[in-house]
Amino acid sequence: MQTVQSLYRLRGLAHTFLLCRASTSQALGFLTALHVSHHRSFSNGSPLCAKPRNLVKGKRDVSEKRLTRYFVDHRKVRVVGGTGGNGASCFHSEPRKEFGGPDGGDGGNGGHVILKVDPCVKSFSSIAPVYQGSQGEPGRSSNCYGKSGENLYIKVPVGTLVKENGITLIDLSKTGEEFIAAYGGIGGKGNRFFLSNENRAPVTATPGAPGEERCLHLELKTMAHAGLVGFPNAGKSSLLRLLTNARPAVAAYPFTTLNPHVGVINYQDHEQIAVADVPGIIEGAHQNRGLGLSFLRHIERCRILLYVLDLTHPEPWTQLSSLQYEVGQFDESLAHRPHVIVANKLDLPGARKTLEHLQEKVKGRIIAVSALTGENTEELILYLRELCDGHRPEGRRAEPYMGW
Ligand SMILES: Nc1nc2c(ncn2[C@@H]2O[C@H](COP(=O)(O)OP(=O)(O)OP(=O)(O)O)[C@@H](O)[C@H]2O)c(=O)[nH]1
Ligand SMILES: [Mg+2]
Repeated sequence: MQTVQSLYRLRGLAHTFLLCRASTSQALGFLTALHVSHHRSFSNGSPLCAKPRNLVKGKRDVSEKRLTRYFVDHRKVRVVGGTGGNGASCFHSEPRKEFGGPDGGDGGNGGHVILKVDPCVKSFSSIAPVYQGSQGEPGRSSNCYGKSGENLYIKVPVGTLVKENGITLIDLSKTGEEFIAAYGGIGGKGNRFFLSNENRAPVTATPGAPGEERCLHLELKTMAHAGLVGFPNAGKSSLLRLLTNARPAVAAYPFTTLNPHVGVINYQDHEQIAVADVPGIIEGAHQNRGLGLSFLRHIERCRILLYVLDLTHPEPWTQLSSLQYEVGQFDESLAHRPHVIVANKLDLPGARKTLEHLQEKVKGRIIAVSALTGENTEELILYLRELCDGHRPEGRRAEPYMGW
């Protein structure tokens, strides 16, 4: 009987894992998360996540292939404001009122084309190449003014840079922020407008002005507080999965991650730290080796960098200097950002020995973790908060992350 019961229990467990679509390593991560959250419930007053991570239901793994198809972080767009409506030229006509005078109304103004930040929009994939604002209606007789064209809103993600001829016009970094990309044309004047003592019967009416036309370049720079930088396979995505509710793909081959992923660490005092995972960097990336360095623009705004090193590598300190060199080639200021070294894969044999060597060779804070077992991730979470608090304008709380 007991055997039957335990068989049922096992089948239940297997079913749960199937539902979670977990592979063996994910299953281990799942168990680890259970362990971590259990541990956390005892860490009284700890600022760690209130919500157990890795157990977010209904959030599926992101298919990198699909994401690559839909993730567009550059877009050229032509925006044309709506043309103003023409002014009308007509005269009042009524029985027994022969010379009623001019009564042509003005045309309505053309609609603007406006860029608006929407946190639900993740990339420029749904942005069309051309946007034309709606036209203003023409003026009519009896001094009727034409209706102005409706404004056309283009939804863009948080962190959109709008450039024109290489010059940045605006950085749309706040939810709901708006930018008038192209003004609509002014409506034409009706002949009533030209009535004067000198000219009691003007026939002149002006046409509506054409809308402004611009060719803009939209560029997306992901908004996050901390960025994960490392060689391929170092375990950046595994770390992001463990620390946050993001679900980037994890696999044992290099360049699994092809697009930026952002996850959020929720602290018990409602502080949030957004962490961005980007593709791996290899030596010579500045010469376009591997996936190049252009994706680093997604961590350009990060206040803190997390250099993720692989402790199974015989000399992880060389990995670190290569990473810092490559990052510096992309942007000198990025190389001098506050950072922490995350030595990953502590659970693997020989990792502790390599860690000792790493500690001897490298100055600065090194936090050794295992993204697979969750070992020591608490220290990383707390230190990340410390760093974030230390690099924030005095007395200011972190702005809540609005980019998901
Ligand atoms: N044993 C062990 N394996 C790990 C650990 N962290 C990651 N891995 C494994 O290392 C492999 C690569 O992990 P990823 O998280 O995809 O690495 P990545 O840095 O995101 O790689 P790219 O996306 O290719 O740049 C996967 O097979 C993980 O299961 C760890 O702490 N311990
Ligand atoms: Mg990855």
